[in-house]
Amino acid sequence: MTQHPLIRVRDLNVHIDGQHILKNINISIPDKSVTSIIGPSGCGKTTLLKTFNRLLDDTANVTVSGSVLVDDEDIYAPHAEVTHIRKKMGLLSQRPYPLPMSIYDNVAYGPRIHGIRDKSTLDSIVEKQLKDTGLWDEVKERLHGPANKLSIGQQQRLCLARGLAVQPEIILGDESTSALDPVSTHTIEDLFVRLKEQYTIVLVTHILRQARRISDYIIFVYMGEIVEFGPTEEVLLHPKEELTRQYVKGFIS
Ligand SMILES: Nc1ncnc2c1ncn2[C@@H]1O[C@H](COP(=O)(O)OP(=O)(O)OP(=O)(O)O)[C@@H](O)[C@H]1O
Repeated sequence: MTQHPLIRVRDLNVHIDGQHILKNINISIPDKSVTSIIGPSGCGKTTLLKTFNRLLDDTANVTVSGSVLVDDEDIYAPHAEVTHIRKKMGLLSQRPYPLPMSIYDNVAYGPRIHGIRDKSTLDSIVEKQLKDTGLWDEVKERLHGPANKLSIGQQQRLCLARGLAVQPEIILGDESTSALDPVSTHTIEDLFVRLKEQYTIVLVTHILRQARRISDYIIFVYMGEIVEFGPTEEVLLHPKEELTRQYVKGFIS
């Protein structure tokens, strides 16, 4: 059963430096599920992900037309507030970027910015998020030690905990396991599967096995257009479109 769409993209077009990068994108991304964006290198996966939290605002020579509705609010409307939009989303990039401070302060950073000062409230937020990301037992004895001393896999989970601490609705991941070893990759994948009960998760991945393992839905993008969107089994095992079939079989990369 298709779940209620949380992100609805309507007639979205993106031009960068005069090039038509995303073409007439129309899609509804279901709530409380994992949706993976797949497609060949340079097809526009990351650009599409960036339109969901207005990260393209920081790119030069970009024009975006159309609408992206999150919770029925058009995030590209003239009065839309970027800070309010981004508060709804946690972003996990390819490599972890912990802030140059302690493990505790990384997780408490967002809540503090949003005005939480009470120590016991912050303590319980930090503990909850570190437990939710499976880090608590590994770091509880060194919460006030520097975050950059953690392994890369732990740092990535810490970045996820930092994002979750401001209670987003959506988690965006851009090839967020590409810098990780296989064990850390599995840990993050398991986390996504567990977290989808509470969050809507949209991931860019070029690893089809990963997309198959953890996604409920797949978006296949080719040269800036959505070729196919549907439940994972349908798109990967019984694609409707010849282009998808060729990509899944590895004939296009
Ligand atoms: N800031 C930018 N300036 C100029 N061109 C850009 C910029 N960002 C993206 N592009 C172009 O937009 C197209 C899509 O890029 P994008 O990063 O979205 O693709 P992708 O599918 O995520 O690729 P990959 O899998 O290789 O990361 C590419 O042709 C890229 O060169």
